[in-house]
Amino acid sequence: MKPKLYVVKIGGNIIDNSEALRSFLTSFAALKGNKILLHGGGKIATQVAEKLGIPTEMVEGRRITDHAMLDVVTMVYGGLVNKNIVATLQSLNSNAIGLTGADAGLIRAHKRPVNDKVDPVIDYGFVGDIDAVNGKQLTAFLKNKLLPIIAPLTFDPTLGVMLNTNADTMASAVAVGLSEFYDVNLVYCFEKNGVLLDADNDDTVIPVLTPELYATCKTAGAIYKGMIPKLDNAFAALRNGVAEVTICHADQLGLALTKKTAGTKLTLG
Ligand SMILES: Nc1ncnc2c1ncn2[C@@H]1O[C@H](COP(=O)(O)OP(=O)(O)O)[C@@H](O)[C@H]1O
Ligand SMILES: CC(=O)N[C@@H](CCC(=O)OP(=O)(O)O)C(=O)O
Repeated sequence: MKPKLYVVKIGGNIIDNSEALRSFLTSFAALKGNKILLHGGGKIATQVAEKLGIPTEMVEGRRITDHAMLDVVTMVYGGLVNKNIVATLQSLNSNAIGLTGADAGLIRAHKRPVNDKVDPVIDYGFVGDIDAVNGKQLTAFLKNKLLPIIAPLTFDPTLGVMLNTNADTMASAVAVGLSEFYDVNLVYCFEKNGVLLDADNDDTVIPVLTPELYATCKTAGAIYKGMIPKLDNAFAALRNGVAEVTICHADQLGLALTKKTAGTKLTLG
């Protein structure tokens, strides 16, 4: 039997709130066993870019990343956000090591090609589509009792440049890449109680979500915006060898993993 591994992703709305982040990191530090954390930070990148006079443009939930924006996201995700999380975890006696996809060649990607099949043409700039996750290297960190904290940055090994990659996609790819070695439980933590029937009412958690129910909710407009790519990534993980996927509130991390009542569990039906 393969050992168990938790791959946890924490979203931008929690990262933007220092109290909520500390509380989440305290639960994460208390989680026993092998674990990896992937973080976002999109909200902070937008705020820092604005201070620098760099406008933010998002297309289908993805940031258009020109040279100036690449500098911002590299500084914000790989520096500010990543190191604050590492420092907090170290203060909680967790031996965290902060990484991007470039460090130790962990997550290779290529620059997303310009889409000229649409009008107007979409050029995401320095946005990376993942080609490979170095599961052996990540496993080596875990075996050495280091706790990997991964920023949403990949790199292109041919061009030698950093690339901006959505944190939900990173979490799904890392979970899939490690499912060869571990029985992986992928957990998406954010600021709501799970996938909701009514996105404005935290009492309407869908306890078990199948692809069929997802399609119905999407058509009805009950699941929209950032939740759509999150669920596409989450179902892709299940289809590609990840044992379990949960979507829950950042406060419910411990609960969602021990009880069946917290958050939304995904199933292929
Ligand atoms: N049915 C739904 N249940 C919960 N959230 C939903 C739903 N439909 C849309 N959303 C939106 O999706 C957002 C989460 O996606 P996103 O902002 O990308 O997450 P993250 O903060 O983890 O990066 C929620 O803040 C909410 O506004
Ligand atoms: C290409 C792309 O869009 N990358 C994301 C990476 C950060 C992220 O995903 O952060 P959250 O999880 O907080 O949304 C961005 O720059 O917003």
